Amino acid sequence: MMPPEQESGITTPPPSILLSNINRSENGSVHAEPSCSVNSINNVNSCLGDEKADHLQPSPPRFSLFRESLHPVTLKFEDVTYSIKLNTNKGSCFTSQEPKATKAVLNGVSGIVRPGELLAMLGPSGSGKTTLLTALAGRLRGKISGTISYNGQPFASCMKRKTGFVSQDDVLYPHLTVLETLKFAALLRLPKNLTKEEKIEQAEMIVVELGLTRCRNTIIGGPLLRGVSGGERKRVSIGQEMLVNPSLLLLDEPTSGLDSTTAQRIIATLRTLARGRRTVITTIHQPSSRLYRMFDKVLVLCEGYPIYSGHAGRVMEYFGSIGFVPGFNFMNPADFLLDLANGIAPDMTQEDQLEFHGRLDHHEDQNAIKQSLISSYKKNIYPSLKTEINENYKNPVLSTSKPARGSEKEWMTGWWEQFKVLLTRGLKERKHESYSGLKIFQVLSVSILSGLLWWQSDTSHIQDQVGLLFFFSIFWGFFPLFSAIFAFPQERPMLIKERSSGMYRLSSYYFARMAGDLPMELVLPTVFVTVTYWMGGLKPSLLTFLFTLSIVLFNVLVSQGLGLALGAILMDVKQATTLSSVTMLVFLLAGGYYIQNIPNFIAWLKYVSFSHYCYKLLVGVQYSANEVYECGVGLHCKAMDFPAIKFLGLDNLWWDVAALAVMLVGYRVLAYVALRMGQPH
Ligand SMILES: Nc1ncnc2c1ncn2[C@@H]1O[C@H](COP(=O)(O)OP(=O)(O)OP(=O)(O)O)[C@@H](O)[C@H]1O
Repeated sequence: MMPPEQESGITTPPPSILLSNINRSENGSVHAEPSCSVNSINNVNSCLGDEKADHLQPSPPRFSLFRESLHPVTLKFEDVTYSIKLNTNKGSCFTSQEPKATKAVLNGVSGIVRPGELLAMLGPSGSGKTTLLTALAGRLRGKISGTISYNGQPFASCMKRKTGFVSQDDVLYPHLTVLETLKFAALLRLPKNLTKEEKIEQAEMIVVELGLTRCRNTIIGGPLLRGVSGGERKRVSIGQEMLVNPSLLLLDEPTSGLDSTTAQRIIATLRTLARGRRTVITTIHQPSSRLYRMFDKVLVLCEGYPIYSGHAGRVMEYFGSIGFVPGFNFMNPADFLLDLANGIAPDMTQEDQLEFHGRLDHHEDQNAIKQSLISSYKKNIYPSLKTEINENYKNPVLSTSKPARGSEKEWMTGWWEQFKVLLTRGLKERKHESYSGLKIFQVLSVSILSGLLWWQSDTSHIQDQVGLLFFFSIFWGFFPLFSAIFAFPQERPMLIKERSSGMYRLSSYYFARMAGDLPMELVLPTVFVTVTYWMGGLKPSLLTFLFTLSIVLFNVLVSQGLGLALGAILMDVKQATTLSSVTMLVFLLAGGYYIQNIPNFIAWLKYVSFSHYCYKLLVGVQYSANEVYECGVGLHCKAMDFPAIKFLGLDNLWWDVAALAVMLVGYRVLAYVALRMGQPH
């Protein structure tokens, strides 16, 4: 057989470009070693299956960046079936009592892919390719029946880090550059016994190997932000997976939207990756015949049913044997297969096909063809495939077992390292958002305007002063709340992707996110309070000012916590915004400023309002017990007797501090729990 490069006519990196799992030996030299082994033969993980022998081989003497996969994985799947419950009542206020309809997305799909092979999944849109790919990557939620085994074992947590998964939509941070994206991935995904410099070096090598040198310092970009091209973005996604030298690489339509040359380059790279003893599976929509020739195996799906699963080169022979022969010479096998999967007879001429597509009554003919192909598969392909799948493995394992969760020992990097990298990455990615001129303008303009409105108000206008303090509590309740609700819903795709690859702990991500948001969350209210406090003529005492500032910052943190919790629970910005506005409106009304005679049955509302506690504390530090105000011409009354203040009851302010502290911790714990419950595994 010709080497792949010669066959495809394309020069691609040699198989050896691919990174291996890397560890440092005791004498300090760096060498490749299996990631699942926990560095001991005795600890060989069950997921290695028939790789045990591989472990027993001595590690290479020196680290070589360019080497083959050390853990070949044979992927076998048999009779994979998956159904979804259709949610027909979505958006309706009333739920129907009728049982939910189910839709079969996959129906008895089988196949086998060995190390060194590149399998392409073909089929019309909606035929179930993505669903099958996700199931094979161990990421499909719900009940899958059938068998999926990796070297004879079910999907386990160590398999997570041996699997690379490139989704159809590239989930990347838009403001990071190509190099930064790969660098952060390397810092999180490569083992802790490599130094930071060595990890960065790996990322730089990937940049070179994937031909991204020209755009290494260009930002990734997004829908409204110009960045690298679609092909370059796809290569960055592939590069992120290549960093860990996956034994199993799955890609969902890596060539969609790309020109044919770029598409060919990507498929050629995948084939080269496969030749490095990797198992590579890709879905693809419309491959050209040049691309098709690079596949070793194909799996053709038709409405979730397989109609072919086997060697790519034998497709025409097989379909010819069951009576489907192309109507004209030199037909692209992929076009031929897609026509068949759509129920279009291949023996038609192009003119016939045009006429066929124009007719409305062709559905029955199409269904008959599809049924015939499905039954031919069951009769001719399935029996031998089943025998092949069950060879060597006497006890295939049910794939429906829950994937095991990563244990402490299995993380590539320590908690603190993960926290530091995630914090740095978050600060880089969100600096445009956090330090946005618009946000600064918004806060500055409101602070100056309120300073002017309350300009040097004194105790003779105590009602106005109290109003300013209430405004502090409400403005700094709304603002952080509405900023925080976006945090988790926006980051969800990235979190799912990275956590599915076992990149970091949820707690390190969570604390990094909290810490990253802090500077700007605290700087803006500090500026606001400083400007408005002194312009508004509040008590000219540094201590009172510092107390006021601390209370506002405390309130900001509580409000931010509530926003994070609502975002994490609902994971939907629209719903979270609606709920937040209702909540803040309730807090505004029940806060104790607007209404003082609230009926008893609803008066409890103020106790759940953090704005109420904040307002009470602000008033409490502003007016001391012997403070007086001008209550009439030449008359002075005690501030504590002013109705709005008296009503608040400022006897024991420590209770209010305690209530805020409970909320501060409680909302954040709630956000974490909600986030943890929403995690895939
Ligand atoms: N969670 C879901 N809810 C509703 N329908 C779903 C869900 N998951 C899959 N489906 C349906 O299952 C079928 C298969 O979807 P899948 O995305 O696997 O197809 P595909 O072959 O990858 O399509 P495409 O090539 O267009 O990406 C589709 O009809 C899709 O609408």
